Amino acid sequence: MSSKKNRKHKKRKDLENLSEEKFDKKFKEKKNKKNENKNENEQNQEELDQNYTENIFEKINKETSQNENTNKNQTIRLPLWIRKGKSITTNLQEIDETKSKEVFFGVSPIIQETLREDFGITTLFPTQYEVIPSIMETIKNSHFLLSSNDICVQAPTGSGKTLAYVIPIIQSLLNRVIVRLRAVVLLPTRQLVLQVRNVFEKFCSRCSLKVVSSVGESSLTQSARMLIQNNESNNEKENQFANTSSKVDILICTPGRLMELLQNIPEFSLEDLRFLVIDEADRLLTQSYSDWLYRINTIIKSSQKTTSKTRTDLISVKKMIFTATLTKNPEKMSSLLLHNPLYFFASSNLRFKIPSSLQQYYIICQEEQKPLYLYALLERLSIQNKEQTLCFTGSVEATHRLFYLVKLMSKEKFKVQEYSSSLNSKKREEILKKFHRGEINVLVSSDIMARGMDIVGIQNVINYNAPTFVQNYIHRIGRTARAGRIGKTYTLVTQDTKSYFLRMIKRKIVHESPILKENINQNVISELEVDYENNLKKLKIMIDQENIATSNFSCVNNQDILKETIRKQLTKTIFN
Ligand SMILES: Nc1ncnc2c1ncn2[C@@H]1O[C@H](COP(=O)(O)OP(=O)(O)OP(=O)(O)O)[C@@H](O)[C@H]1O
Repeated sequence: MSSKKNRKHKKRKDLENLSEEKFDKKFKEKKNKKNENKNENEQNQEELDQNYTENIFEKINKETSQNENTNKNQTIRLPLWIRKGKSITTNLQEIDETKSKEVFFGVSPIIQETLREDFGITTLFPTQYEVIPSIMETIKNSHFLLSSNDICVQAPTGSGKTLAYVIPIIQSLLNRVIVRLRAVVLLPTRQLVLQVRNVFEKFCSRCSLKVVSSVGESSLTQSARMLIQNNESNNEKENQFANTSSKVDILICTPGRLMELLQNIPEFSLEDLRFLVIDEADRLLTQSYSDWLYRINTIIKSSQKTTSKTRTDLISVKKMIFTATLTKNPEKMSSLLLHNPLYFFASSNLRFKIPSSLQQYYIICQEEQKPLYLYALLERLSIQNKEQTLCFTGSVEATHRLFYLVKLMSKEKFKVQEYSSSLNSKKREEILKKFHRGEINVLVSSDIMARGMDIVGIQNVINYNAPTFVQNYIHRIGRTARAGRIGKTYTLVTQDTKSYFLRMIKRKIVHESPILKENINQNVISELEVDYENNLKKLKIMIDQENIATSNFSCVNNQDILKETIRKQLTKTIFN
């Protein structure tokens, strides 16, 4: 065994041997360390995965050219299911109306009604009409060991992946008689959990299915109360046989919360589980404590062993993986523990697809003039075009500084807000609602908004700093041009970073239209310069005051409230 394999084997053994208590402790420690630096590490890991696969392909290409008789397909070490995957179109102008109608009218009238009335949907997207029938077919076969399949879907951002799993889950549970926890959907963040729960709720409100979400901020006891019913009786004798039952059919949560429920709530069980959806799968697999999937798999199998009578029941949990940027690292893929997977993809090679309605631009400027160029661009987009813009920065601190600066410069000509993990979740939700309603024109954000967030009105995404990793770029720009809408993305680069960025984009993304250079009028920049210098000075004062105020009150318990109060106070004094 190679030393790398040895290490992995040892790690897995160590994990298996960890006592529950130690596991809990380790799990919680890791959880507490959640911050944006971790996200960066995870993105590093995603990039390593991509490079790893590219190296494999480079090696394969070399081997192939050295030996002309070698059969190319045989040398590729990617699993067969990937090579045999089904291609789906990403161009939403190329919808096959017949197929779309066939699938739309093939689902229950309740689902059709919800799609029409709550979502305004009468035509399904390619990802949906290709994937939904296959899931329905494999559900029928779930009890036949050989013909049961897991599902793995890689399709661009905004291509409707959520409904591609929500519809078949609702369809197959509609006629259930007893409430049991039959579907679990895992997502990486609280905001995404709530977003997907809202989608499920629209269907469940028209039928008797029950859906709940559980995230780290609600207490475990609270979650347990929502999930489990204690069927106690007044009769003491009967109470000896009192049992518990599920109050819900579908649970949406983060993997961390699922592990906590499994470990701390003895009545919580996955023995009736039929669907396990892992959305934003590549992101979840790069999380610091990525062995959660292995552990959940073991728990599902053992809880089913105790209840199932036949061996075939053991594989009846259908795993469904959804992502816009699937890793092709074979090791990572095997950690998904998929059973006979059916693979759907938008692009068969190592390059990723982006929405075809998205136009990409880059702007060259000097590092120290970036805020000026950004502001000039924002003025054009927000004041002249009256469009909504999401602007990504590289960190929480940068988000905060840039927000203050843009706010100072805008002088209320347009509404700007910041969005990062430094704000508490209530505040974040409030901001999202305002952005949804169009009450905020510009949202300056850290990468916390980069994945999965579905906000209809965003016309532009700006990368204030060019992302180093292509996956990060794809998810960020995927917040616009969703569901076939037009969107534009602008990336600020310097002469030094330009070639790395363009090379990365050209090598790793399939382009339907080229990335174009955008110019900002030099006169506009010159006119802004004096005001910019003054505002930089104000910004420095603000940040210094904020730091002093925060450190003076470091003993205050609730730092969230403190920060909020300081910010409000400062904003009042500086901006009014
Ligand atoms: N058939 C359809 N017709 C019109 N709009 C649709 C259709 N299906 C989904 N949508 C809308 O498209 C938007 C994007 O869908 P969704 O969030 O599922 O994308 P996604 O592929 O999961 O993207 P990401 O990879 O960024 O998470 C949503 O607002 C959704 O309501």
